[in-house]
Amino acid sequence: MKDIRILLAGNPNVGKTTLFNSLCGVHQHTGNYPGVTVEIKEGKRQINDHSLFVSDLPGTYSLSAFTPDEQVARDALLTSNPDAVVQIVDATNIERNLFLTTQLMEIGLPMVIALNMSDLADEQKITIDAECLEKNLKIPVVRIVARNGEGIEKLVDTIIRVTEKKTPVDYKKIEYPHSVTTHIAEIGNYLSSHVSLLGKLSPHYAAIRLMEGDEHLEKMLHDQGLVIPFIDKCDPAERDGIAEDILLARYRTSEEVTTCAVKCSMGAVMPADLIDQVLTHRLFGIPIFLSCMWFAFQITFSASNPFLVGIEYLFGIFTEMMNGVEMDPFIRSFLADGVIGGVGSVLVFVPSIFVMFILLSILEDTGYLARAAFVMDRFMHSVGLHGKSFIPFLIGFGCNVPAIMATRTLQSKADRIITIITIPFMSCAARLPVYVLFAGVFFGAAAGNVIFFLYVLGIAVAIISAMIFRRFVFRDEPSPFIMELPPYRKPSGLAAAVHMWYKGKEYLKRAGIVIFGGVLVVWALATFPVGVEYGSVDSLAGILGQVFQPLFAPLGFNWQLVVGLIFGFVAKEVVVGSLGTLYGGEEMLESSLAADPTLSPVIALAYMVFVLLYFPCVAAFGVIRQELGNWKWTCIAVGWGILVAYIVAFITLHVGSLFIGA
Ligand SMILES: Nc1nc2c(ncn2[C@@H]2O[C@H](COP(=O)(O)OP(=O)(O)OP(=O)(O)O)[C@@H](O)[C@H]2O)c(=O)[nH]1
Ligand SMILES: [Mg+2]
Repeated sequence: MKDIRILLAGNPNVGKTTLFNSLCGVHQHTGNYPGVTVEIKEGKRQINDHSLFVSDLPGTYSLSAFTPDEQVARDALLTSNPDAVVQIVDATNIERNLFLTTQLMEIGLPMVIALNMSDLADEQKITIDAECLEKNLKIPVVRIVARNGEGIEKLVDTIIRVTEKKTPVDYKKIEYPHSVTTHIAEIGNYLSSHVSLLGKLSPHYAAIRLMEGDEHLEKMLHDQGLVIPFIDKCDPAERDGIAEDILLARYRTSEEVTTCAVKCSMGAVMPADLIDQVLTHRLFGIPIFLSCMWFAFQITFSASNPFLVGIEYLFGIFTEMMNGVEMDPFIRSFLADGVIGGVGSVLVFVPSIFVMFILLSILEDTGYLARAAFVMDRFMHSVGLHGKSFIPFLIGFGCNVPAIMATRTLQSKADRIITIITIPFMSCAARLPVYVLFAGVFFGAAAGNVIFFLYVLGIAVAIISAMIFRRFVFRDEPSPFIMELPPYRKPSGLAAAVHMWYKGKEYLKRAGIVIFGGVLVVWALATFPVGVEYGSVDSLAGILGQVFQPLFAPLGFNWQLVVGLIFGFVAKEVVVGSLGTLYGGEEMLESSLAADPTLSPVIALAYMVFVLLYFPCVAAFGVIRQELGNWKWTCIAVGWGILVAYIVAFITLHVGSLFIGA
């Protein structure tokens, strides 16, 4: 049995994670835009007597690493000493991808190139002579289509073969100008007597990195008291010139190799440019995007309706069956109010969440998302946000947790902090049940519009918050927007379905554990002390709600709503779950809410607004703390959310009552 550790490296959006999923039989998130993966994911595949340990890295254009996610990739490549590096190369864009190859080759690790997206290259009539590529670079090249698994077996065989080779690697040399080569040799020689300080880097490669301007390595060597020949003597202008020479040599190499290996027949002009002109139009871009989102929410609300009715029907049957069975009233109350009432009221919204995930996944896979980011950039800049923040925001509609992590693609610290503080205003899928319930009960046919309004409100609050923070805290300008527009790709129905299923399953798992636990606690609080009427003001839940209710009296919330908010800190799904428990069961929930004299459409609206803005959930809180790295900003982020929620809900109540009556 032999263990083999490999790293999957490559430019962003070339299909690394798709290959990873197919190699390891897992389902990590993929999407057609750069920066989907921001931290290393580990997986394993067993092949006969080999265990292949695979790490999927964030995408990177070079090893110079400007953003936190690129740094993660660079550090893994330079310090983790894997048995092989597999570079995934996008066959439709070889020259740019080979630039990274010229850097990876010099690290000196065994390498394999996986020529991915070969199906698209064929479609675009790009013919690649893999043999010529292989001969030229002296690196094995395997043609694959990660999305359907084509060529993966051959790739695995090749990986095993290169790791078993005993001879040192001997790749194509990059032809630097003579002056550069002499300095590299001089520095390399000097560093050979200090190899212990270089970690896993060879002296020759360390010399190249220093010449390219690796400040991190330079500082580390200086900290050890080393005086580096040439580097320490030359002036910044000269160093910039050398770094540029190295860059040019790399570009020349990638161009040369591409010219020899790639034949493009001039196929029909892709309509992509034309489509882009419309979708990213100065005037129409934003309305097109908003209409897309509006349709998405209408579909989410209406498409899930038949399922909703079905699930409600099933729960109705359960309740009836239970009514026919003799049992202890205590257990009956537990099953009827706690389990069916609480968990059931959350489960009925699962279809909406499934539909929402499938729409988001289709948007991600077509490449439209990156266009939307581009369209929004000018606007985002004007309000003090970075165009790239837009993608974390959109991911936030699914779940805030990965969205907060996705801010790692932002280069500037200020941009990251502002984005992290504002992401929780993006309404995640777990908040949807609250809207579907309240909008359905209090706004009837206008429910879809109310939900759309809430999502837009979340975005508006995020924008205003960003403006405030940019104006008063971080005065610098957001850094400029650089993001590659991915090509349009046909979304794979299967991939979208798989994505939906896994996301939905995660939600169900949470429903099973967190929500069930939360609902159980609410049921107990509503039942005890023994002898009180279930869910009445005398129960523990009633007492708890009443203690905090005065705080929310200006917002018009009754004590049941307040209990929902308290439990909503754990997870938003628990809000509806606990209301279901308190209002006497899932079947009763809607009619009880409608009949409750302490509630009205405008209070319901204020409540939805509060739920949208106040606090994401404990899981998101944990990630905010992790990504911001300190308590001060974490507390500011959370405190800001609660303050804003209170103010906006208050305004909603008072302004709303002018329009829709109190
Ligand atoms: N047609 C086609 N599409 C592919 C193939 N491999 C991946 N894709 C699609 O390309 C997009 C990007 O795939 P990912 O696996 O997320 O790319 P990545 O390299 O991990 O991207 P980052 O994590 O952002 O660096 C997704 O929409 C995939 O469905 C392929 O072989 N053929
Ligand atoms: Mg990825």
